Amino acid sequence: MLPVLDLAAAEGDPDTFRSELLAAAHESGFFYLVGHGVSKEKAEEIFALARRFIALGDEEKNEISQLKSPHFRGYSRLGGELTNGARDWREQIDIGPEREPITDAEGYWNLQGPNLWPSALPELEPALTAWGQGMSAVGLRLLRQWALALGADEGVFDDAFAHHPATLMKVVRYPGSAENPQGVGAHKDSGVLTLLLVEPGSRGLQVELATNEWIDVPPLDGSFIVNIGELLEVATQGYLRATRHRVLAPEPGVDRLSVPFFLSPALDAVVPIVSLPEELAARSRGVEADPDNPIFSTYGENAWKSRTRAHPDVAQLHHGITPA
Ligand SMILES: O=C(O)CCC(=O)C(=O)O
Ligand SMILES: [Fe+2]
Repeated sequence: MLPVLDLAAAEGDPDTFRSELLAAAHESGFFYLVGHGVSKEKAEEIFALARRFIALGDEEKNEISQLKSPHFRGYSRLGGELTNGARDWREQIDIGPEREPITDAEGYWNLQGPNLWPSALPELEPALTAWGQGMSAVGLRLLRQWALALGADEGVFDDAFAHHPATLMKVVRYPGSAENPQGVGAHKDSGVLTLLLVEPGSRGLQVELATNEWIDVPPLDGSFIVNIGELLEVATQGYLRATRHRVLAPEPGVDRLSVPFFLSPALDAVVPIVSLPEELAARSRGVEADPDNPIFSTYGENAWKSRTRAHPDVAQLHHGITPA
């Protein structure tokens, strides 16, 4: 089982918390987080709203189809997303910061713009906006603990990560499928860190602890599943590990519901490289060099890579590009 970390303990016994945080993020890159202060009722409210959205008809969902958004926001249908060029069997809404689009934007600046919200479920916008603010606060608390644990100033990531963050949030459902086993294909997350809320009882998440060695990660009541994104791997020269993970489609008749929150910096933020104490630097693995997945240190470039690859239909329709 993955380690369980208690964020509340960071106040009482910070040294122990930080060494556990460092170990978890170095060794598996994934852990459960409890003591985060987000109530069970809030999580239940989000799942109840997610279920109401899922129950809407195709027409009501497609009112906010991602094909209508040059900014890669809104609803994508089952099979509407690719990972490693293969179809993911999940339906989802993508939500980012609510901002004005940029006129004549180039490249990754196209990611900035408004969200699409379903008129059939007006409660969704305020609830998810508040949820995102709560998740940002938890994520930033964790980042400060990492900064201290890495021997840096508490605020080392704040300049890069705290201003105009281009966070991404999803509400995702994986229906049971006998035909397509790929809920979402194996990938690393492109941002800084991910806080994943999973509906109790939902199975299917797997994490690659060593090459081709996948373990099941079931939800743990009251916890978030936290994992490192590519930018923290870059910032620490691979000391902290962005671990590949995937979701297997549940068996027919059951489904999986999840709400991932990806903490990410401003689009033009360049990730600071933390100068690590000698004993940690000696154990850094370097940033993984994968010719199929270049990692960029400017967040926007990394996000543009992953968004255009995941939604080539949107990339083609609105931007006339065919992603590599
Ligand atoms: O839905 C999940 O449990 C994981 C989703 C995920 O890994 C992702 O969207 O990046
Ligand atoms: Fe992921």
